[in-house]
Amino acid sequence: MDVLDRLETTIRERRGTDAGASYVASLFAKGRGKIAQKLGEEAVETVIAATSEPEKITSEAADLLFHLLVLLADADLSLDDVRAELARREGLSGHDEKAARAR
Ligand SMILES: N=c1c2ncn([C@@H]3O[C@H](COP(=O)(O)OP(=O)(O)OP(=O)(O)O)[C@@H](O)[C@H]3O)c2ncn1[C@@H]1O[C@H](COP(=O)(O)O)[C@@H](O)[C@H]1O
Repeated sequence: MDVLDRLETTIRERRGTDAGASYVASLFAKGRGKIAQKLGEEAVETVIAATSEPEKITSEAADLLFHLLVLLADADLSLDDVRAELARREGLSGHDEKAARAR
């Protein structure tokens, strides 16, 4: 199991647990809007790092992936769902993918 899979398992186990004892549980308790807001903030922080603080890109990307995993779990989706979508796109050019989505 790689670290993303282990983290996904930990995040799922936090659903319905004590929000006072866990950051992940506190995010679930605050709801989808707050989780989405945090994901957006981490995306912006990653963009800022990319453009002006490249030494922080790895750390900000980790925050971004972590919050994305929380959002996926809240939506009852998993990394495997995302893997399947990326696998479906394999071999398609970016232009083909855009055209397939427009149909
Ligand atoms: N990978 C992470 C991880 N990355 C970032 N963060 C938290 O994400 C938050 C983001 O920082 P911010 O300053 O933006 O947020 P904040 O000010 O604390 O929160 P807000 O008031 O803005 O909502 C920080 O509190 C970080 O500690 C994480 N919290 C948890 N994990 C993993 O999740 C597991 C479960 O965590 P708990 O649910 O806390 O047990 C941990 O063992 C870790 O493996």
